[in-house]
Amino acid sequence: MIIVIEGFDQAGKKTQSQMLSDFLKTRHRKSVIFSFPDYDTPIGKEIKGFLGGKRKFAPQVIHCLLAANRWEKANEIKATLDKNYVVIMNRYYQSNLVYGTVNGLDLKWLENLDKGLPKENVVILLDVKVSDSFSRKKQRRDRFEKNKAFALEIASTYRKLGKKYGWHIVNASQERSQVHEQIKKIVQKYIR
Ligand SMILES: Nc1ncnc2c1ncn2[C@@H]1O[C@H](COP(=O)(O)OP(=O)(O)O)[C@@H](O)[C@H]1O
Ligand SMILES: Cc1cn([C@H]2C[C@H](O)[C@@H](COP(=O)(O)OP(=O)(O)O)O2)c(=O)[nH]c1=O
Repeated sequence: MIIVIEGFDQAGKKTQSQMLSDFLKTRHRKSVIFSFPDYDTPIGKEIKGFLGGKRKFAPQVIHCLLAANRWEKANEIKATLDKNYVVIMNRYYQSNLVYGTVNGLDLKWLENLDKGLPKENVVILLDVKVSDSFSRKKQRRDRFEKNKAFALEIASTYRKLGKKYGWHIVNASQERSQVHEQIKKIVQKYIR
């Protein structure tokens, strides 16, 4: 099964992915966390260059690259699923739908870029207040995250697409343990 953890920068995706993985262990379910972008692949290095401001790409190009980065990992994801491990995605193609539409791209066009990749069973959106995201991290924000107006648009697009696609929305401005409790409740319905 695939569990996707989504949300804006500093929402707590990494923290909650790890807490979820630890919880699954107590339920005797092994899991692997995949994080996207994966900067270690050839395409990932290009993405890193872009986010760090060293490279310029048109929106169509960078969002294709972000999808291609998942295709680079597709076989590894499938092999992990075949071993019956739970796959936890710290961002998946849902990020591309949100950031891509905010960057002016068509939703259907973006959906097509990831069509055929292993499909998720559940998406959990960590809905963090933009002010909390900024207070959790002030420096070294990437190209997509620096601008507050852009951040507010990302946050509202996350909520809008979350409703459209039926993602579970969790208030990520709560304490870590409270967020984890809510994620546990959601996930427990899906694991035996
Ligand atoms: N619920 C929370 N409340 C306050 N700080 C948090 C919470 N969850 C995570 N953090 C802190 O915020 C920062 C970003 O968390 P992280 O899990 O790396 O987020 P993301 O992967 O979404 O960018 C880290 O310093 C982390 O320790
Ligand atoms: C995975 C993914 C990320 N993004 C964006 C969201 C972030 O602003 C940026 C980088 O992701 P981010 O999770 O912030 O990476 P890191 O934690 O390593 O800094 O890329 C997309 O636009 N589409 C995608 O498919």
